[in-house]
Amino acid sequence: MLELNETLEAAYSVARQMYEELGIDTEAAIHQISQIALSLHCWQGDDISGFENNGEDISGGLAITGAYPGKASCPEELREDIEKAMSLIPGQHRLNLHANYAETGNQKIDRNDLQPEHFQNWIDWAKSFGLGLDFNPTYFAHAKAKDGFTLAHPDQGIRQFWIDHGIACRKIGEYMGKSLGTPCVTDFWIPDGFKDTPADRKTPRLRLLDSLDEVFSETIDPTFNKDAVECKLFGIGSESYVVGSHEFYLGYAIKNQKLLCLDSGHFHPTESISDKISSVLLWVDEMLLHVSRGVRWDSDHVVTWTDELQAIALELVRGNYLNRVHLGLDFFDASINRVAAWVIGSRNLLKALLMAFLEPTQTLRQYELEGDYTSRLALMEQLKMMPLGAVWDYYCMKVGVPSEREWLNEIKHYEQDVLSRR
Ligand SMILES: C[C@H](O)[C@H](O)[C@@H](O)C(=O)CO
Ligand SMILES: [Mn+2]
Repeated sequence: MLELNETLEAAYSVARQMYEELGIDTEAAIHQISQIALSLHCWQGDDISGFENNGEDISGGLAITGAYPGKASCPEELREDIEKAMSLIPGQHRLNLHANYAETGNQKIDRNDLQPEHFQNWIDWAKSFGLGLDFNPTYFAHAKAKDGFTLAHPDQGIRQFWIDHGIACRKIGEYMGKSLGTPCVTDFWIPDGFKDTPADRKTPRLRLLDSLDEVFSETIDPTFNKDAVECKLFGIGSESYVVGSHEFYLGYAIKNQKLLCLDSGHFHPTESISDKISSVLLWVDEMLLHVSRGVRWDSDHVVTWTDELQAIALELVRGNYLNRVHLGLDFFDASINRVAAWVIGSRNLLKALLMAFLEPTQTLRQYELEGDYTSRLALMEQLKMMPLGAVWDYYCMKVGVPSEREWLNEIKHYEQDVLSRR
């Protein structure tokens, strides 16, 4: 009987030959995938609870379902879980933090007063693992966001509070970028919108425009901090109108050369963000993706091996966009082991990118150019049966990360030894 590693090597050797016949170098693809850094969202680990303990519901139209035991309830536990997840995901990745994960000790610091020092523990921890950090102001789960409006709020005082939060967060992002030597992407998503048909669609958008201009009025060196703006079609409680729609932010990002963030769950269910990338990148230098999976709505299910996931990866690789697109994950499932959720979603995105690196794109393009759509379709279908899994497992083995059939055992042990004791 072969040892597991011998089986993986043997399978890889066959896979390598099969890809070689299509003109694809699997070693080159493995090198390419090893260079990809995903930004893991901290909020999968604790259902976006954060550490403010302000007693506020999540709000903002976000909903978390499930009560799987073992949820992280302090920064130390969350970091421990992230370390575990990262040990099961091949490659060197990043962490995406929300502002409500500040550590303010015994002090009550409101969001408009947050300072870089409130994230020093995260920064020190990230440094010790060689991780980059990304950041998000938190425009929900707060008394001043209860009525569903923040930066577009009709009340000037409330608006100012949220403007100050945005300003504070950009400075925190800048500090993170400086401290860690890699730019921090600070993503602005706000929930503002109406449940029912508005009488005035215009004024809230004018207010949002003014607020954003104030938030972004200070120039920050993009070596340290890059601003992203995230659009959305609807949320729970903002079904009829979202101030920060796609058109709003597309225009804003182009005019102000901000990163546009496209979240897979933020469009009509039949609309796909994979088709938007090549258009958006004609007009802005960089983008942020929130790779997620909506089931019938923006439900933020764990990313699985869907057609859309594969289409996103293919677009990024075919268009040579990976140096212009930041890859974030955005899902939160409290009905399954939360660490496993990170691992499943992240590994799927990486697998999809590996699949894209293993595509004979030039051949497909040539068929297309010649009008030979039959050959294009036939090859696309043939590729679906190629031994991608063997290349993936071999890559995992090479970098010392458990293969597909092994990683879940690690999670089960972790659940028994750590999560179940919380
Ligand atoms: C928690 C995140 O900021 C949030 O998911 C946001 O990115 C979003 O997608 C809201 O629907
Ligand atoms: Mn998102």
